[in-house]
Amino acid sequence: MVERSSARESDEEAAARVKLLQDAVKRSKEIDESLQETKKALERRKKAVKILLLGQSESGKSSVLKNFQLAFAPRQFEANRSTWKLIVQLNLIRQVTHNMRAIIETLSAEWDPSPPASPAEASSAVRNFRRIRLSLSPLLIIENNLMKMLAPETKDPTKDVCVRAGSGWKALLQAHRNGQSSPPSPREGGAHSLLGASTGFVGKRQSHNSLNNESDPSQALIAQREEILWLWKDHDVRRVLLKRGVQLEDTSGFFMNDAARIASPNYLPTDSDIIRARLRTVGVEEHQFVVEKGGDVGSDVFITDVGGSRSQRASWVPFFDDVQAILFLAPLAFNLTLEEDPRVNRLEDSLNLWREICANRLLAGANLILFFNKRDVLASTLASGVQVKRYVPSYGELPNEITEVTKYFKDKFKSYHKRLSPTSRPFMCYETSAIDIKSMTVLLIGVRESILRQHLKNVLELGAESPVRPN
Ligand SMILES: Nc1nc2c(ncn2[C@@H]2O[C@H](COP(=O)(O)OP(=O)(O)OP(=O)(O)O)[C@@H](O)[C@H]2O)c(=O)[nH]1
Ligand SMILES: [Mg+2]
Repeated sequence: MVERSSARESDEEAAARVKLLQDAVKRSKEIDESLQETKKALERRKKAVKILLLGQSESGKSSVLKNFQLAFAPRQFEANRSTWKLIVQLNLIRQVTHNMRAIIETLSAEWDPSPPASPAEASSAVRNFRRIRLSLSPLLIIENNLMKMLAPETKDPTKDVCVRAGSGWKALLQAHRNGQSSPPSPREGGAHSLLGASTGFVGKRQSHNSLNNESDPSQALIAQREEILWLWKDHDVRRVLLKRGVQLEDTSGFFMNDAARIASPNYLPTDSDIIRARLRTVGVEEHQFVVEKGGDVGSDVFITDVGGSRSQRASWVPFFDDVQAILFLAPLAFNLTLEEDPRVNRLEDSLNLWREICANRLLAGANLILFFNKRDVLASTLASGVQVKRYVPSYGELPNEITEVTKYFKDKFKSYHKRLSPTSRPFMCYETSAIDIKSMTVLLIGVRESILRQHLKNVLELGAESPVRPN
């Protein structure tokens, strides 16, 4: 009896041992497979084109990234379309509440210096203006709730909408759309943070995580559509704005002209809405996509997008390694100053940054491709009569025309490139408008080809320098 029992125990022990062994073999196989996958991924990465987007804040880096996705990976771009809806709506609401606050202040001073004693005395314009001021107030609550949910760290209400790299905002918004209380994963599809930025964002903010009536902008926008349109289209409002020199059209994330479309039921953002949507980048984020159309379908592209404000620039350096091309965005914003330091001229800041990038030894082997972005803004600035020489005295009496202005600054950028590059390299420069999708697509196809050609040339040269030794 005892013997049988111990025989049974040893059977069980044997079975447990076999199970342990099987588990160990399975685990080891899984580790092998995962190692193989990592090796393959590393090899793919080694072969892939890696592009780094650099430039000051608001220069258009993330807009160029979106153009890349639209041109080469349209399915991935499409998958994110409905996620951008909330960002576009929030851009519009912020424009309504902040810029309109400025309009209202201007209008108050203009129309309402001493409020009339009784409503009967108020002109119809003033009555309208007061009614609108009141009826727009629910948008403030929605804006506040949305900002708490998406960008709880933003303390300054006048700042653009921003979310940290890798904080899973796309997943968060997708979860809201699907009626889930929390997103499936903290990662956004095809992109991840490279700075260990706060991925705890989602869990910590559960209380703000549902789009209820107080944070769902769709209903409020539809309800306040007429007031928003009135504020923007009204003849008297326009007159006052013109008189005060308030120029809103060129500001980031400007959607006032599209308000009627956005504040309507079933609104879905167009490609252009997505490209124009402003979402400030915080941190460093690597986006990977597989080319879906064009010459080399199936190949990988890695694009690193960075936050461009001054305080973030120190975090760029670790990503200078292992990059084939840098797209440097420099809007020719000769008459604007930095948001983070209003004493600094934007163009001067771009030039200084360009000098540092050109001189950087870690980047000696990378192609530098310069985009003079926001060409359309430059054109409208010059067309409105702003004189370059007022901001850049050395420009002197040269014609205040776009070709001359561009040539003047191009020569400056080119001479620094030549003088400061550690080894000689070609100067590549394009005038761009990242919101012009068609011309960007054509340009980016060409740019990618030239990066690929250069990459191939470098690989071949490296191969020639280090001949394979026989074993
Ligand atoms: N009119 C015009 N607007 C542009 C152009 N390029 C970008 N924008 C807009 O400018 C705003 C800022 O662009 P982003 O791409 O977010 O700028 P960024 O360089 O990524 O900025 P950070 O993330 O803060 O570093 C967005 O609203 C864009 O739609 C352009 O060529 N013309
Ligand atoms: Mg950005």
